[in-house]
Amino acid sequence: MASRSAPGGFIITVGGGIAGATCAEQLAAQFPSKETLLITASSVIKAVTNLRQVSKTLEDFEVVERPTHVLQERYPNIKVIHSAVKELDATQHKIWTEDGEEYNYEKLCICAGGKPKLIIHENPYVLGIRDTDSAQEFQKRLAKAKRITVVGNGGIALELVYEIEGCEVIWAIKDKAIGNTFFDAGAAEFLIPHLRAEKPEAALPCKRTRYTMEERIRKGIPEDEQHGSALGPDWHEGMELKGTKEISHKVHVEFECELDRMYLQEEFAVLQKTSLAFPEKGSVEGKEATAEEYWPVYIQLSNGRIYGCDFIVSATGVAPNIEPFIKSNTFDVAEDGGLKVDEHMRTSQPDIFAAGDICTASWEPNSLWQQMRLWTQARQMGYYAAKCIAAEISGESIEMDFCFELFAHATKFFNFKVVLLGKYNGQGLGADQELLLRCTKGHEYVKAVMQNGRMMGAVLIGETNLEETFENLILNQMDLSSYGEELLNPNIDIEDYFD
Ligand SMILES: Cc1cc2nc3c(=O)[nH]c(=O)nc-3n(C[C@H](O)[C@H](O)[C@H](O)COP(=O)(O)OP(=O)(O)OC[C@H]3O[C@@H](n4cnc5c(N)ncnc54)[C@H](O)[C@@H]3O)c2cc1C
Ligand SMILES: NC(=O)C1=CN([C@@H]2O[C@H](COP(=O)(O)OP(=O)(O)OC[C@H]3O[C@@H](n4cnc5c(N)ncnc54)[C@H](OP(=O)(O)O)[C@@H]3O)[C@@H](O)[C@H]2O)C=CC1
Repeated sequence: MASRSAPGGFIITVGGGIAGATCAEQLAAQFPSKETLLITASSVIKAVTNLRQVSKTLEDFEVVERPTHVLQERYPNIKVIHSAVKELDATQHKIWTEDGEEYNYEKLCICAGGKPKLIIHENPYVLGIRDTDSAQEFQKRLAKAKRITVVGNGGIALELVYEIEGCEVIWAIKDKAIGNTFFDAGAAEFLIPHLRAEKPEAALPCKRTRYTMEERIRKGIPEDEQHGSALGPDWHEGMELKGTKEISHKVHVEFECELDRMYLQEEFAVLQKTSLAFPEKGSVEGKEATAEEYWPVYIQLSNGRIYGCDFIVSATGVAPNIEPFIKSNTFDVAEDGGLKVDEHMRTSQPDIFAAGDICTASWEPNSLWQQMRLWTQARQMGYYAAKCIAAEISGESIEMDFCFELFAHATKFFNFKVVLLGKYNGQGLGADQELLLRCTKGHEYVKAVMQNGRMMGAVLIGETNLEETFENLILNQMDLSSYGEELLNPNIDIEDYFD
């Protein structure tokens, strides 16, 4: 085993995803005369480009995957090591990589992201989508499929059920309405007709974060890459998500249920149970499948219904990649499996920081912010962690970054622009919250969450142009009681009113 040490130790970032790359770049800029190491299991590194502050808290940026040399040309003091960290000794301030190297560190920032939290592990019929490889595997399997099951009701499921064509989709969700991680029942009601309608020929232009993988780089990714970085916005663009059938959208939602059992074809054959045919449009339940229908796997839902399918996509959240780091150390780990970090992105171990999907924000957050494992937050945390590391080294104090004042996320679902602000679903606000709603079918859905006359959060679907005004109203906590429902009156130009 080789040992690489620097006097006093290196400044090391682990992970070449958006959190790690942003942290390493920022550290390199803060310490131009010091070599900083970026150790990553992925063959390419994410980079944020064209960052634009759309409003105080909403950001627009593009993410590209770049080969290492581009980062090193830009920041000659960053040395990239392509290997996975396999162990950490927090007492000795040392880490070991899969390629047998040992490194000592002065400060370490762990940005190793997460992996899909699968409902059934290590089963060839259950896929998760996280990185380029898993997305390509999914695409390959879909191309041969007639019917798949999607389990989960968050971001990935919402994107998949809308994008997939040429394949029947059974979508099994625990909730009464679609998209529980982003929407309440009203917003879900607004969106659901678009799930069933034909897709527009061309996607509507929509301002949001973009993601590109340059073709020449994509080709350079080795087949055996095990820990790729998470995909992100528009990952499916340019990727044909099409099954074998000559159909557009065909999605059947099974509400309020979970996956109870999965049977392989041969197991199912001896059970003498019957599966259901794909339910016709508008009907809740399918008829019994015909005797000729055979499927590689069968799923039994907690509502008793059984469907056959080619495979299952488990879009059921993210499990932080903490194993190599906790093996020999006692970190404070949160209930969701993330490394707990305080308001300076410090873990419970000295000189070790964490950012992005791997960490769980464990400070007392501002009343209008919450953590979600999103691209924007990975970038913000990576940037802020680097600032905190620099402040600690130079003995300065640092204030919490403004981006943690208000939760803000801009994305796109079902080809609609979606902006979520603050406590957009009334998270933790208690019973005295009130909702103001404005909805024009097929056009826009506007929801303001109010408490004691103050706006606490908002959901804006469609081209509402209200994001900046609402952001201001939420941030300045102005008493809006006197406006009542007029606040959302479409005939009042609220932007002019409050600007
Ligand atoms: C399909 C999909 C769609 C998404 N869409 C959106 C979206 O539209 N909007 C949005 O805001 N967010 C989206 N997200 C979430 C977003 O992509 C993530 O929150 C974000 O990329 C997390 O960044 P990260 O740097 O923390 O982790 P990752 O991107 O997972 O990066 C982790 C890095 O650590 C490396 N690594 C892992 N283990 C080790 C180890 N032991 N040693 C060394 N290196 C290691 C990996 O190789 C990788 O480079 C999506 C996620 C997925 C999976
Ligand atoms: N446009 C965007 O902003 C997008 C963002 N993403 C992000 O990428 C990450 C991964 O996405 P995704 O996997 O969809 O994760 P999410 O956390 O968004 O959603 C997971 C979903 O799975 C449900 N779930 C969890 N366990 C089970 C189970 N055992 N059985 C049935 N359902 C279950 C959850 O329900 P419950 O909440 O009740 O636990 C939730 O509905 C997330 O951080 C997500 O925010 C992904 C795609 C698009």
